[in-house]
Amino acid sequence: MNTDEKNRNIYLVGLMGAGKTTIGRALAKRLAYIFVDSDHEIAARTGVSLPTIFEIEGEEGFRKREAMVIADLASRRGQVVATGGGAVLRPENRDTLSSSGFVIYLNVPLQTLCERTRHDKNRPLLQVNDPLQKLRELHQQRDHLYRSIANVVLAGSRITVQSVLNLLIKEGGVSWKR
Ligand SMILES: Nc1ncnc2c1ncn2[C@@H]1O[C@H](COP(=O)(O)OP(=O)(O)O)[C@@H](O)[C@H]1O
Ligand SMILES: O=C(O)C1=C[C@@H](OP(=O)(O)O)[C@@H](O)[C@H](O)C1
Ligand SMILES: [Mg+2]
Repeated sequence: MNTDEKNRNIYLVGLMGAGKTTIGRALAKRLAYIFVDSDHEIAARTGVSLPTIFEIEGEEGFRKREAMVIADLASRRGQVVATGGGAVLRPENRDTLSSSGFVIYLNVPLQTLCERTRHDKNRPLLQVNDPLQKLRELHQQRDHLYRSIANVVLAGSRITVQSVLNLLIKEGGVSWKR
């Protein structure tokens, strides 16, 4: 990774419940980077919750908003960005993410994802009879997309901020001189 690339953004990708928001916020604090969550940004711009956007505009409407937010965020630097789990679905988002920063794929076992998201009503795609089966399908559809843009893949049910930091330093994904 050359010098120009060094203080670009750090993006977290992966399925719902992988810890993108939680790890991203803590990571930004440790690095003194700005933290942005693309879902929070969409909610802030629209003034309504994600379930309401899904209800009114459908998933397609949400994906359009998500693409606009990702394009805007990518034009700035020095941020840790927690993306939504489906951000990788659009090819233009994949191009934007991989060309504007260092991408970390948090690959967490499906059973863990299911346990972590079980009581949360804010994820419209998981409000189904069998959320584990839904997560299985999403993993099948998306795993290769996450991998296609990931600079590093972290796997397991016990990913910590420290393990992400260690990997970032090892792989040259972060510059201490900002
Ligand atoms: N590394 C982790 N270890 C244990 N629990 C976690 C971890 N990361 C996230 N969680 C928990 O899992 C839930 C979902 O995390 P979240 O950060 O919202 O995931 P995502 O943004 O990837 O959907 C939260 O309740 C959070 O506290
Ligand atoms: O995987 C997905 O398609 C989605 C993931 C969610 O974000 P998290 O991955 O942060 O839960 C949110 O963007 C929306 O509910 C759709
Ligand atoms: Mg999140």
